[in-house]
Amino acid sequence: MMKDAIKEAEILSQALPYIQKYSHKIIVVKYGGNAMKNEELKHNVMTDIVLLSEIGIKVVLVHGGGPSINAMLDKVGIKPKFINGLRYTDKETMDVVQMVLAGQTNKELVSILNGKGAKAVGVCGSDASLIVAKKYESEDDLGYVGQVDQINPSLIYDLLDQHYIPVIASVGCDSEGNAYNINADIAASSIAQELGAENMVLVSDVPGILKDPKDETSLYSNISSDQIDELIESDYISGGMIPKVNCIKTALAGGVKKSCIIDGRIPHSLLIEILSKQGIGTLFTRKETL
Ligand SMILES: Nc1ncnc2c1ncn2[C@@H]1O[C@H](COP(=O)(O)OP(=O)(O)O)[C@@H](O)[C@H]1O
Ligand SMILES: CC(=O)N[C@@H](CCC(=O)OP(=O)(O)O)C(=O)O
Repeated sequence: MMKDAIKEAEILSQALPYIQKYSHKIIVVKYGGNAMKNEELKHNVMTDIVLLSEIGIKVVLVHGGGPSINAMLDKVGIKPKFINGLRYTDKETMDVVQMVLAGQTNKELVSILNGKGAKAVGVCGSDASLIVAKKYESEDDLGYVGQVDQINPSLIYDLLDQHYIPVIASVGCDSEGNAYNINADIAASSIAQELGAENMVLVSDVPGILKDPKDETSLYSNISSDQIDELIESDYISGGMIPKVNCIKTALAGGVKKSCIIDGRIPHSLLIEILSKQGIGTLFTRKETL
């Protein structure tokens, strides 16, 4: 009995250097829709976020919700279409995206966090012009898919100063009030750069970057920024992993200290990444820091 208690206390005390490292620092956590499918794990991820926030880490939560958008589109008879991991978004789809991300998903995460004793505030990029968006520039016309034109972070700083956890849905709008659908990884990356985040953690439903996506043991533990281009050009990155890796590259180039992709299906993967020596998933670092 006493032995167990000592072991637990030892584990807690081993977290001390990491608590000191991250205390008062900003961490951007991007929580993807694929890792939200299981209710129990969703609660675990939210518990970890509350814990990190309670020990003085400034956690900014940016969330996706692709599978929930698909489910709602299915209900209204719209077939989802993706081009290079981004959803083709016509006007009707945009209405659904805004409803699901800024409404359903955002408010659900906020209420889970608050139910665990946190003070979470849900916003989307349109609130206080946090994310000023413009039409996404690409060869293919993606409709109302947006790219980030500007981040106005003052709302986030105000919330963090008051010990609130900002929970951000990746919908932004332009100065004329047109709403845009922004991939949540891209939104997280822009926000992390603007805030100079210590770490940008992408919580997904895979162990990290896999050399063979069918083999969960083929994990890359470390990737340095100079290897990312090669990775993007390789055949084994597809679908939602394409914007993810691109936005990690931009984040590191834009001043974010490090970034990682972790598996939201593993209980407390967020705590393992932030508060332990071994870390988890695929860690991306700037070349000079490796
Ligand atoms: N090399 C790879 N390693 C791991 N996952 C990959 C790889 N290539 C493609 N993927 C896919 O990327 C998905 C994660 O991206 P995405 O669907 O956008 O998730 P999220 O909702 O977490 O943002 C995984 O579920 C996996 O199917
Ligand atoms: C342009 C674009 O693709 N937007 C995404 C926004 C949500 C998202 O990114 O959700 P995940 O993190 O769960 O993938 C979409 O419509 O699905």
